Amino acid sequence: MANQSNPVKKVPIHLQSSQNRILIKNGKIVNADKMVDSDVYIEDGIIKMVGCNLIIPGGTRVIDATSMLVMPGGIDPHTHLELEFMGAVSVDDFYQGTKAAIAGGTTMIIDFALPSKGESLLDAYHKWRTRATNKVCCDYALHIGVTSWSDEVKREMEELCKLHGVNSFKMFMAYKGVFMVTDSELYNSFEACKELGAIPMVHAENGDIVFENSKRLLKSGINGPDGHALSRPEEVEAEAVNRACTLSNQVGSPLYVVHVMSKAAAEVLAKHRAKQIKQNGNTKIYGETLAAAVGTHWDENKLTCWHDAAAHVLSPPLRADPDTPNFLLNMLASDKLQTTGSDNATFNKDQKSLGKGDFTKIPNGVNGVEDRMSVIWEKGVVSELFDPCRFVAITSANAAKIFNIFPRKGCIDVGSDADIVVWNPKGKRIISAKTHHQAVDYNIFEGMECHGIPEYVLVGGRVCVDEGQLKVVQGHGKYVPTPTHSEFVYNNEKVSEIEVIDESKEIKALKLQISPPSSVT
Ligand SMILES: C[C@@H](CNC(N)=O)C(=O)O
Ligand SMILES: [Zn+2]
Ligand SMILES: [Zn+2]
Ligand SMILES: [Zn+2]
Repeated sequence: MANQSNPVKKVPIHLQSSQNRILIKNGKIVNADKMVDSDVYIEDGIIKMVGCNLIIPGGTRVIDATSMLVMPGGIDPHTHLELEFMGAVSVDDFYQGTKAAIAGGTTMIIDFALPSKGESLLDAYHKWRTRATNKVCCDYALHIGVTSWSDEVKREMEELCKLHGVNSFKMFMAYKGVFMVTDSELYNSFEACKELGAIPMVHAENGDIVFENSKRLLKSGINGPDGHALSRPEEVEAEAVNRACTLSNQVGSPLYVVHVMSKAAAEVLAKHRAKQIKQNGNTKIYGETLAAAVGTHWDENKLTCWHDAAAHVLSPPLRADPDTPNFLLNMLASDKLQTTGSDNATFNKDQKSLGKGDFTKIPNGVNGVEDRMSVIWEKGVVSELFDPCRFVAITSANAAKIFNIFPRKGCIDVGSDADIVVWNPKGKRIISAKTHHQAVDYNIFEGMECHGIPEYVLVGGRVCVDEGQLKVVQGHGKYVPTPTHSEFVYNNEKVSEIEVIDESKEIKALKLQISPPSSVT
């Protein structure tokens, strides 16, 4: 404790470590809504000033961002680090997965705590928290899986929302016997989400059709990785998207469809969004696609050996239609899809080999957490399908808005976290498993030349990519609670409810003024 004899020694401000005071100068700030030439001053992990000719304290580190873009760090709303699934554990853990994320310009992930059928949601939540704590290099949040239904599940959902900063729950319409739930269970979980102000998310494939198709394919002797996509063609995904949208519309809940992988599914989702907009002037249905779906497709000519093909197995599958990537990119450009994730669930060759002779046993999942930003920049901005502002919206801001952490995250503005990527549009790199920072021994974007690379990445104000050099700190990341009742998602509903209540109050007040109570009939 300080006292007269030994007053608290404050390090003079100009001698304090400059690590926590940074000025990013001469860059172009890109937010989802606009771009502006301006400087950014950061102190203690928070953006303190945005503007030109800023007066800053001595000892501030200056990063020259001339001819570079200063953007919100990517938010990957869909990862599976250290996931036990189909007899294997995904090899990118919370350390290496977040290290790779930062290397690619992503500064926050939202992972999925998936209870096995009948397991407590709270136990799953605590298990994931334990795995992530002290390992993550960047901030993270959690979606929780609902893999069965009961009053206890509903009670746990409420506790997770009210006490543990969860606002999103994923229900699976596929993986029969593992994660899959029935339509009534979907209906009940959507209703619970609506009551809690939470976001229901779905894996949309018809799991019964997949199950029966797989049996038939295996019986006919088709057991290689190509059988995976044959068991779940586009209409099997589109049917489930239609069913999920109908259920959410009936319940009156929001809906977030994860990993939309096909033209057919994207069209169905867009149709339901348009119908809600026509009816209510707005929609609460959101669609996500993946870096994998816009960066590549199921190309028999390239998938020459069993391993190459098995490495591309995820669900819903990559589609054989070569127009799929561009179609989905245009859906992103026109706001028919809102976010992009990686769905990073990585399994090495020996793990994928669990499915040799039976494609239903190939652990599902691909990489993407490191390369998502570059792939979407290359396929969307460099190919001029959308501008840098839209890039920020679909890689960061929209996910922050939907999961209610905007503008703390997903924004370059005073008061926002200093999760920032200084993007060099002239930079170039070739994606390869030989050079990536992920643990997995395969990269589905192998050989892709990407224009646009992260020159600097600040994570909570700490420079973790410095002139292209990776300098992450294990345990630097924190758990970010995601509050319920996201304005972006629920505000229309709330506004209309408030209007109705206020209106009735106003009308009553007016009536009382006009005619004193005795004559009110
Ligand atoms: C469980 C996880 C596995 N990854 C995948 N999409 O194949 C998912 O379905 O999202
Ligand atoms: Zn899924
Ligand atoms: Zn091979
Ligand atoms: Zn997933």
